[in-house]
Amino acid sequence: MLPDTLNLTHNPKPETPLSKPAPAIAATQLDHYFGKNELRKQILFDINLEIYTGEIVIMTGPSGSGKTTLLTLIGGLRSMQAGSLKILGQEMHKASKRQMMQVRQQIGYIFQSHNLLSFLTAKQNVRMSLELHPQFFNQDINQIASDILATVGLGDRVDYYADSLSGGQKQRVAIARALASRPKIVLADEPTASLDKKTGRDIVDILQRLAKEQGCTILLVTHDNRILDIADRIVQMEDGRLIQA
Ligand SMILES: Nc1ncnc2c1ncn2[C@@H]1O[C@H](COP(=O)(O)OP(=O)(O)OP(=O)(O)O)[C@@H](O)[C@H]1O
Repeated sequence: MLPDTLNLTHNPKPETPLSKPAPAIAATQLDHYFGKNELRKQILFDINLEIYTGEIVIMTGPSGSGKTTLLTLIGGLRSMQAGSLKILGQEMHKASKRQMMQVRQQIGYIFQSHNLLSFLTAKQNVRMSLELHPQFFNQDINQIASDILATVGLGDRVDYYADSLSGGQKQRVAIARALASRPKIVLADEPTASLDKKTGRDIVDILQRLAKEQGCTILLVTHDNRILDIADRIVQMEDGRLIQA
């Protein structure tokens, strides 16, 4: 009898093993510095992070630990200095302005200060983001903007000026604006700050629902412990280093 370890039968194996899909966001040994010469200070240290398509990841951590710096690098709003950062397959280190812009077009941004234009209506604010995307040139962007505003519960406010909306309503417009063009990635920095508990909850529930419907990847920075449950994964930043929770 042959020993068990000797397998002489032909056992065809797939030529290439089943591989994981490429992550939407992949940072490897990423460092970042602010300041020049003797004022140069390292802010991010050896960041390694992979976020897969459809994942909702929350990043927490003390004030000043580097969360916003990392978020703006991932968003292509700041140039990479050291390490590798691939966003939707595009290497951001040494990327050209055009390449960075192409990446930015596939990202929706939601910031604490919603950055709405107060002299435009809710619909006009959402329309503006669609006007930047060539794939919407031949589409009825008024209708698309109205539809997404209805989805975030503002169907009766589409023609209200941003100025006349409450904080929670403005934040809903900001979500509608970020998601209207169906971005592959949404980056949100403290989207519930300055909102009361219920409004904050409503905002993240809307964000979660729309993201799952659209299959987009979300990276959300927050200090708000009340919304941690929407995350598939929580990562923590401390003194410029990432600790996976
Ligand atoms: N443009 C800049 N020039 C110099 N230092 C900066 C700059 N932006 C941020 N910093 C410093 O980098 C560090 C990280 O800041 P960052 O805003 O990324 O932290 P954070 O974790 O997002 O903080 P918070 O939770 O308070 O928003 C801080 O020490 C901050 O002072």
